[in-house]
Amino acid sequence: MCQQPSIPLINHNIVFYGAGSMAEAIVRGMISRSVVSSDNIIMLNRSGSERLAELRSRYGVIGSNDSGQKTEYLRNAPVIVLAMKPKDAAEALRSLGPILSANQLIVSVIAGLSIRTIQGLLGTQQPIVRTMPNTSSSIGLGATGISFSKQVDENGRRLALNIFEAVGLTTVIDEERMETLTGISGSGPAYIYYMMEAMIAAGIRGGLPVEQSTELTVQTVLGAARMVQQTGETPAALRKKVTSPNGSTQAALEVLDKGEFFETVIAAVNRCAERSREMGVALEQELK
Ligand SMILES: NC(=O)C1=CN([C@@H]2O[C@H](COP(=O)(O)OP(=O)(O)OC[C@H]3O[C@@H](n4cnc5c(N)ncnc54)[C@H](O)[C@@H]3O)[C@@H](O)[C@H]2O)C=CC1
Ligand SMILES: O=C(O)[C@@H]1CCC=N1
Repeated sequence: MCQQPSIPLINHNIVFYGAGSMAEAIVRGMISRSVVSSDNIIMLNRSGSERLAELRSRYGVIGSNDSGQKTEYLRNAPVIVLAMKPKDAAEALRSLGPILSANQLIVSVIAGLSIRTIQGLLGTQQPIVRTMPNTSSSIGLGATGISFSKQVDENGRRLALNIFEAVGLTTVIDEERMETLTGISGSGPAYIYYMMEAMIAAGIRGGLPVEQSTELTVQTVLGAARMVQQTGETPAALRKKVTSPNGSTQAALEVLDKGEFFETVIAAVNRCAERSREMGVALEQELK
């Protein structure tokens, strides 16, 4: 794994095909860290002129939903980031394949969609980078898993790594582990937010004003993550240091254990991975 090394400037046009939350998170992260100039970023959406106007004014990027212009941008882009929902991917890839040339690099952030299915739907042996980022990329604290098809050369690898290193931590993994990674870091922010929602609600129910309860919860989560990162101690060791024998923390953890907290989190991660696989299988059916 590597975290934010010295960052080179990316001089290529990057087309984001699908201009939703994940595309915006990556673009925001790249632009705020000045790794790419905003006029090298082209964001294409199926519809939604307002959405594109918003992205243009926020980041100075080029945005288009005109079908003729879209085709031109896609035909000429050295890098195309597939960032639509899985349900929209098959149709988009089928029409993308015929306009691509051999060395255009396809980077997918789409959950469940395998390299094999992407190539099958495109109908080409395109170099493919399959990734699973997360929305924390927008503040440079993303965690992205990356797998390469055998057609990706050293320049393609470097370019894809540059994009995601610019917005956080990257790790190259075997494609078969991508679903497990999705269960941990792709969807993981949502579990942490859910835990935070519950802690904030508990504070409010206990009489704290919403602002105070929120501030305390945020700092607690931030501090706990930083403690693991900076002390090098395991979460289990750090947990033990908070937990006095027969004290208040122990009482709280016993309640979590009664709700099978540990196994429930593992079951949630497993179900996420399984759901990603199901989405992948549904997309694979589109090849038939
Ligand atoms: N939101 C997240 O936390 C993460 C999402 N992902 C993946 O990112 C992808 C996008 O997710 P979100 O950004 O959350 O969805 P979103 O719904 O916010 O954005 C998708 C965008 O794609 C556009 N689109 C659909 N078909 C299109 C087409 N043919 N041409 C151009 N634009 C098209 C839609 O209009 C929409 O604006 C998904 O495949 C998801 O699996 C991956 C990691 C994390
Ligand atoms: O919920 C989803 O399907 C996407 C994939 C990872 C995070 N969001």
